[in-house]
Amino acid sequence: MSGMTNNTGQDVGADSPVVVVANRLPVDQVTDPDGSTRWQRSPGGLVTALEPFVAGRGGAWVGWSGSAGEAPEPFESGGMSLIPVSLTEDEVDRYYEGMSNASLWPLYHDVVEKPEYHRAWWDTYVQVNKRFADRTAAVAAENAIVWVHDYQLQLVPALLRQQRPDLTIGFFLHIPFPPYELFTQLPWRSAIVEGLLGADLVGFQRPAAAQNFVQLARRLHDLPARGPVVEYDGRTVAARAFPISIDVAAFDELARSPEVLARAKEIRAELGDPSKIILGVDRLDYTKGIGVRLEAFEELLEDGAVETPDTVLVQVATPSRERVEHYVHMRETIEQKVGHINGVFGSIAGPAVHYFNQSMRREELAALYRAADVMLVTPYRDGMNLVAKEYVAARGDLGGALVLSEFAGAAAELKQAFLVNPHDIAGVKNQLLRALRMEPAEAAKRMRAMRRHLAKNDLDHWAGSFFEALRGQAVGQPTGREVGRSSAPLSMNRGGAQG
Ligand SMILES: O=P(O)(O)OC[C@H]1O[C@@H](O)[C@H](O)[C@@H](O)[C@@H]1O
Repeated sequence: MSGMTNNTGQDVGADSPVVVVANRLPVDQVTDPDGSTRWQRSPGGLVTALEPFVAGRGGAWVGWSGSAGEAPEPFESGGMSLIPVSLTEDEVDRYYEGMSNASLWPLYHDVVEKPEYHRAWWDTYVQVNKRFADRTAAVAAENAIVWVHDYQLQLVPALLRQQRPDLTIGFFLHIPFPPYELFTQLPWRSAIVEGLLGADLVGFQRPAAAQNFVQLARRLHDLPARGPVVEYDGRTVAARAFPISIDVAAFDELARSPEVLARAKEIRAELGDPSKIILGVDRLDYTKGIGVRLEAFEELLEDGAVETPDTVLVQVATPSRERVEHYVHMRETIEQKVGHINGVFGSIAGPAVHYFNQSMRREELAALYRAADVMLVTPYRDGMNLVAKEYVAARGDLGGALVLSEFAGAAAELKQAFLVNPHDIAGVKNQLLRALRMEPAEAAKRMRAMRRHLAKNDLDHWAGSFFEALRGQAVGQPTGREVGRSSAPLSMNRGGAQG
């Protein structure tokens, strides 16, 4: 376990007892006005969740810096050793934009858009997964715990186990996992399942996803399974649900701060003091159903059920994966629709839809949540949807109402939301109207129940219960893991027919 020596001769990350492996590092490179660059902690929840388990224990995080070209030297940040993995322009094209985001992403999200399958993308996916596994093998201490994340790195568990049978390996999929009938479209389906079977514990957002995985292992590989546990290569692999959450207390506190409350008031005034504000906050992604809510809002305006400027819609659509064709196309469609609605229903006083294709600071988002009367979350399919949880966490005043797609993982927990089927526009309109017209006492009752659930099921609970289950699963596995070393050959380089 040699670690990674940087150019100052330090052995960064050597013998790390805990290693997180994710496509992205927990930091972003930012350029200051004077042209100098520095690393800044990423805003994402994953960093918040995992930092306490990695930092302070001499832990490491293996990930991509977000730009193509040579990887920066390993460095220390926030008490963690960060081990950057390089990606060439071609690899960004084929592994990240291609295989991850134009094949796996749409396939795992119910083929909302048609996935594309290209052998060259797959070959690069294998190559990059090997690189992540090699980096991890080099920094993990003997018997370390390694936690691999998400669809970009599904081969890493098996590749890592081949090199390092001593490790305890967990994997968590942040997005949905499709049923047998959809998954088996994938020409490399066997290799992906084998990749995941390299882990001791495979975590999903929902129990149904874990069941899909066990069923695939049984039907594709003819493996024996007892409930959620699959027997493979002399080991047992458990598949279970661990619904991810947010730092509820921190978000609640932020949303109660005098600055955020003042800003919420200001936002209302700047919007022209409408009596109702409807809000959407999403990454600009075709899975999020942004078009559905624009459609529903437009029809309600046409029907005269709501009127501008009395009711306005604010839609924040954070730029994402802008070089992937599906995303370019959907952005054009959404922006055309916003333009059309505003052309017909806007006035000199202001537009009907306030649309922002930009990222917003956490403070500004908290103020928007606080100002919004109705939060509209309408994905066609979503692993969890943390925006819905942020909205609930922000409403310590027990105000506001949540309209939530039943196809978001969050719907299994936030049962007091107004649940909708995003494919049913009439139903979305109906629920949106109900939410807009709800009595404050009823709103408070629903919000209180959802907040009670979240208070117990926060981010810390998620990460803590995964680590606990992972340690538990490792006990009783063959010691030394010699079995895994001679692992059955992986079908990663095999073509479609065998898969
Ligand atoms: O990393 P990207 O492509 O910008 O997307 C943002 C995130 O989107 C999430 O939904 C994925 O589960 C993450 O893995 C991903 O990091």
